[in-house]
Amino acid sequence: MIELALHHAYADLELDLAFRSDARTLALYGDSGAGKTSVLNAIAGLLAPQSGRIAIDGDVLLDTARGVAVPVSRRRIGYVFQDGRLFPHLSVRRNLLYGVEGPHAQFAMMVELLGLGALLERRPDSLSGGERQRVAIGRALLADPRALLLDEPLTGLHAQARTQVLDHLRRLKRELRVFTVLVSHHADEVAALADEVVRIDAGRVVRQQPIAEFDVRRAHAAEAG
Ligand SMILES: Nc1ncnc2c1ncn2[C@@H]1O[C@H](COP(=O)(O)OP(=O)(O)OP(=O)(O)O)[C@@H](O)[C@H]1O
Repeated sequence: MIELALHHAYADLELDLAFRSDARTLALYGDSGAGKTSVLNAIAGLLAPQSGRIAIDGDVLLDTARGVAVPVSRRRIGYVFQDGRLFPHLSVRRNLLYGVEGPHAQFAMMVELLGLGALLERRPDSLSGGERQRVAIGRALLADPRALLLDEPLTGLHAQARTQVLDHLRRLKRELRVFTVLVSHHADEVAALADEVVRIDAGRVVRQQPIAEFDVRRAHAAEAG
């Protein structure tokens, strides 16, 4: 369960939003510039909001009123950025195990779930965009996070890679049951992955609804024009 309230004024945008959710996969959906990435950054501890409170499963990560701000390194948040951000000089295997201490029981399972077996000795620059994203997702999950944050994980991939990564994400959701926050401005991704949708517009929550009530066709039409 996530409880989040935050206020932060940038020069061009004032974020002022609050939501709570029991969803396993929660989508933050909205146009570019709405403030979605800022919410992820606040959860990860990369943005220190002017005021706010964030708790996941009852563990308080931030509570400005009480002077609580758990450091990034102790938040146990897995963050997958749009561009993967792998270490270019390390093999896929070493990227996956970066920051993992000792033998990792989940390694073989993660390699299998993400279809990475044939790629382990390759370097990131020899991988396709979809393969890089799969490695980034595996690396984030192997650190045993309390939450997985996915920021537009399919943007920039061509159609076939998108479908593949999406299939892997759905499989992970079924098998691992890790609490996930997905940022997307694509209604079809939201519909394929999320259990609940928080619609953000200009720094505010304008709607929160279970996925069954999310009207993909209407959202698509709005995206198109
Ligand atoms: N570091 C910053 N300094 C100043 N303003 C910022 C900063 N980060 C974000 N903003 C402001 O907040 C707005 C929302 O940014 P954010 O990345 O959170 O939105 P988003 O919904 O994730 O959009 P996108 O999908 O384009 O990444 C930006 O357009 C900008 O006005």
